[in-house]
Amino acid sequence: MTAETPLLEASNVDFAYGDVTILRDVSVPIRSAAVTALIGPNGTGKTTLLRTLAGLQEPTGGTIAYHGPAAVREIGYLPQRPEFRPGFTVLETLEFYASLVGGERDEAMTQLERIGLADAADRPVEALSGGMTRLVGIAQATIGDPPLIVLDEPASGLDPGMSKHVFAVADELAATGTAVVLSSHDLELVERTADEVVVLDGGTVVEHGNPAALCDRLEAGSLETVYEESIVGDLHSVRVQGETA
Ligand SMILES: Nc1ncnc2c1ncn2[C@@H]1O[C@H](COP(=O)(O)OP(=O)(O)OP(=O)(O)O)[C@@H](O)[C@H]1O
Repeated sequence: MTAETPLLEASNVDFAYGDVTILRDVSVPIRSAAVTALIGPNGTGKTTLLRTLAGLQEPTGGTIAYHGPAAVREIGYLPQRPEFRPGFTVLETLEFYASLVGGERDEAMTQLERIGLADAADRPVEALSGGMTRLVGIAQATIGDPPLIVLDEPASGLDPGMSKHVFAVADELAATGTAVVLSSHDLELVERTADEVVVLDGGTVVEHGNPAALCDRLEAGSLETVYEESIVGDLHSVRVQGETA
C-alpha cells in the first residue's frame, strides 16, 4: 500500500433493494489517518453506503476494495441503532467483544474511559439512556483497534458536550492512524473535524473534498452553504427513494 492508496475504496458502487435503486455509481476513497464524513438529506443513502463500506452487505454493482493490513478485526462498526444483549453490564458487554478479538480484559475499561463512560461500567445495558447506549456502541466499535472504524450518526441523540467529545474521539483515532468514516447531520462539527466530506444526494456523490477546499471552490462561507448549494430540490421535505417512479 503506497501513501496515496486509500485503506478502503468504493468504486462505482450501486446498491438496490429489489428493484429500488438506492446508491448509484458511488466512488469514494476512505483514507487512513483521516476522518471522512458523509452528509446529505434524510433517506439519501448514508446508512446504506456505510453498511456497504463495512462489508455488511454486498454492493449490487461496483466494488469495495480493502487495502489495509490484515487484522483480527479489520472494521469496527457502530450501527444507527445500537442494541446490546440485556442482562449484562456495560463492562461485561465490552469485555465480551474484547474476548472475541483476543483483546486484553482491561481494553474494555480503557475504551470506556476514552469515550467518557467509565462511571457507567457496572450499569446493566438495558438501564442506559439512548445517548449512553450509543456511547457504548462507539466503545464497542473501537475494541481491538481496527484500522477502519465506521460510525453511523455517532453524535445523534447526544447533548452538545458529548457530541463534541465524540467528534474529538474520532479525530484522536484518525491522529493515531485509523481511517474513520462517519455520517452526521451536525454540519458545524463535521466542518471542524472532517478531513474529507462526501455530500450524498439521491444516492449519488454530488460533492467530495476537504471542507475548506469545498468552501473555497463553491465560494461558500461555511459547509452549511456548500450543503444547501449542492443538494438538488426541496430541503424541507423528505424524498422517499423508489416511491416516486
Ligand atoms: N430494507 C430496506 N428495503 C427497502 N428500502 C430501504 C431499506 N432500508 C432503507 N431503505 C430505503 O433506502 C433509502 C436510503 O436509506 P438510508 O437509511 O441509507 O438513508 P440515510 O441517508 O442514512 O437516512 P437518514 O439520514 O434518515 O438516516 C431510503 O429511501 C430508505 O427508505
